[in-house]
Amino acid sequence: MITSVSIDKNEILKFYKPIAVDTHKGIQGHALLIGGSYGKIGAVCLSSKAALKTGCGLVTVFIPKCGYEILQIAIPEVMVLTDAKKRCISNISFDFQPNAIGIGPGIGQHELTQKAFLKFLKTNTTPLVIDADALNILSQNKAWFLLLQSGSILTPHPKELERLIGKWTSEEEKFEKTISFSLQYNVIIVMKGAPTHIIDGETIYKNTTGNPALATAGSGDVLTGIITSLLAQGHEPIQAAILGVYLHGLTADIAVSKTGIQSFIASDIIDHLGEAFLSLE
Ligand SMILES: NC(=O)C1=CN([C@@H]2O[C@H](COP(=O)(O)OP(=O)(O)OC[C@H]3O[C@@H](n4cnc5c(N)ncnc54)[C@H](O)[C@@H]3O)[C@@H](O)[C@H]2O)[C@@H](O)CC1
Ligand SMILES: Nc1ncnc2c1ncn2[C@@H]1O[C@H](COP(=O)(O)OP(=O)(O)O)[C@@H](O)[C@H]1O
Ligand SMILES: [Mg+2]
Repeated sequence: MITSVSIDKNEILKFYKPIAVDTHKGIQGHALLIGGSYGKIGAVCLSSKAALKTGCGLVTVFIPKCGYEILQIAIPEVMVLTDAKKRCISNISFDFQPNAIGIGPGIGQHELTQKAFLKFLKTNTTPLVIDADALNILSQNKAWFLLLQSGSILTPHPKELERLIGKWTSEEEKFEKTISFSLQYNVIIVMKGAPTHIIDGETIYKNTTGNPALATAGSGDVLTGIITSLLAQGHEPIQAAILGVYLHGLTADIAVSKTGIQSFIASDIIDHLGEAFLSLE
């Protein structure tokens, strides 16, 4: 039976917990963001900065070599691991245990990256957020759906969703197909849009924050960082998805009276995360 839930402040406060006074960076969650390719390193800059500003203690990125200095200079708080290749990711390896991984922003769809992603999917057991070109790679290799670890969070925009589940002819059919996908592979699907809906099996969560200011490059890359950070901090996947989508939209609602719709950019989401969190205290 389908259940519908509206994501508002009351719903968030059912599980939202402020940060403990005696916490430290070692127990505050370590997020790993994997992505970037030549010309799209900015996507990982946005995701990783958003992850830090959402409260996890440590953030590491895994990027192609060409992004090393860009990342280190743009966000000195983030640690950087690089692939052997300059322009794209060809083999994902890291020597620590992250608490959550976000993969896809700016990663591209190079054949070598596709192989690296397959190898990663076969071995990964860490809670996972899959976005952007990682979703597009999955859509090109539908047999890999079976490798999706249960509880993974997929964050498609409408075009990425269509590539994953096929075309729909009505809103009703879109929801039916997305619910079937969620049930079949036991994954959470964040159907990004205006508004965003989160599908967890037969439960549909409808977000109540956000506005057209979010229709700007990198806005989804930021969301991936936010959700990955919340997962790394120990939230259940569905809570990370709900809280992440809510906070992401709230930043735009808070900022828009200052920036206007037109001048709001993805970095403004990151800059207003603090005020969004404060509104929950
Ligand atoms: N600064 C950067 O490095 C940026 C990198 N990006 C990366 O660029 C890669 C390509 O992502 P894109 O999403 O741009 O390209 P895609 O080709 O995946 O999606 C773009 C297509 O989807 C359609 N679309 C998008 N949102 C839609 C909506 N709400 N309703 C209907 N159609 C919609 C567009 O009209 C277009 O046809 C990704 O890896 C992404 O992470 C982008 O996020 C932009 C910023
Ligand atoms: N008109 C809108 N109203 C509310 N939210 C929007 C609107 N347009 C876009 N968004 C949000 O902005 C984000 C866009 O994500 P995405 O398309 O992946 O961007 P990118 O790939 O450039 O980072 C999603 O979270 C989406 O819900
Ligand atoms: Mg995107």
